[in-house]
Amino acid sequence: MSLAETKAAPSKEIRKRPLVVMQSVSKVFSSGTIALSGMSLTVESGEFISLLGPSGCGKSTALRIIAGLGDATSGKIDWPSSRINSKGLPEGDIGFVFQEPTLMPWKTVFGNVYLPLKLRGVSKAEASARIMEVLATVGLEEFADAYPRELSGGMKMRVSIARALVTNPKLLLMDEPFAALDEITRQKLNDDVLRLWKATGITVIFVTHSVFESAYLSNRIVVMKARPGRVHADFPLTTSLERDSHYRTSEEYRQACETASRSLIEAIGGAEEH
Ligand SMILES: Nc1ncnc2c1ncn2[C@@H]1O[C@H](COP(=O)(O)OP(=O)(O)OP(=O)(O)O)[C@@H](O)[C@H]1O
Repeated sequence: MSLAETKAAPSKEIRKRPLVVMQSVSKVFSSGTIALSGMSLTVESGEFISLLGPSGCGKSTALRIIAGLGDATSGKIDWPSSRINSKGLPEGDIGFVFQEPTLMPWKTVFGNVYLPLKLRGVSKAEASARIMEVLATVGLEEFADAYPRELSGGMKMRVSIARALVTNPKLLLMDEPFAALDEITRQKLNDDVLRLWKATGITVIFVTHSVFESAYLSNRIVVMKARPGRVHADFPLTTSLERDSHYRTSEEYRQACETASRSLIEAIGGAEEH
């Protein structure tokens, strides 16, 4: 397995099927909170989607339902281009990165990244090359024997990303992964995620509160609205520029931030009318 594995490009006549389709998904918690109401979203392979929205609009709930970590009250999730396993999830796995790195403090970096493979019954010896490969892609190959307490916040988050990628998933779900990090570390990790996305062709759904982060990273922004959680706007973000430090100071980036910001303000304004 290689992170840089590329799939043969489909012929132009064959219409690519979406990776995941949320069809009118609603979620009502036992407390009565309507976290999501009729959310529909079609995710194409290779997209980098940001779910942007105010606190409580159901971003995490949507991500958790896609990952099979929670059930929808109604509606359904389809995986049109994947074989489905007995849990109703696509074969080939989904990588999930939480807001906290959620590492086991008693395990080394290597041991933490090994966990998803261990759970699949892969021996340490068999897993070793893959673990070192994925650690290299996040710049941590020198830290395989370190313990989480020896790492900075950004490094811990890189371990968490490596753990999510070790099974070579088609879909990477990231729930506000960099919200707790300082701005410089956050920018570095944004660049790392973009590099991984480009190198692997993986599909990413990235939850964030940050207009700037969503405008920097994504090629599509889905803005959500609260009470009840639903899609407010869904627009592509295309640029001919490389997303790097020059992009951050470009007019295109400024315009992308303005578009996302205006949409978010509308979404919040709409929520406040209730
Ligand atoms: N397990 C739960 N039980 C009851 N209510 C819940 C539960 N999880 C989330 N909620 C409620 O559902 C709504 C949506 O929550 P969710 O965490 O999905 O929003 P969010 O957009 O990710 O928010 P944030 O950006 O603050 O993380 C909120 O009102 C929240 O309080």
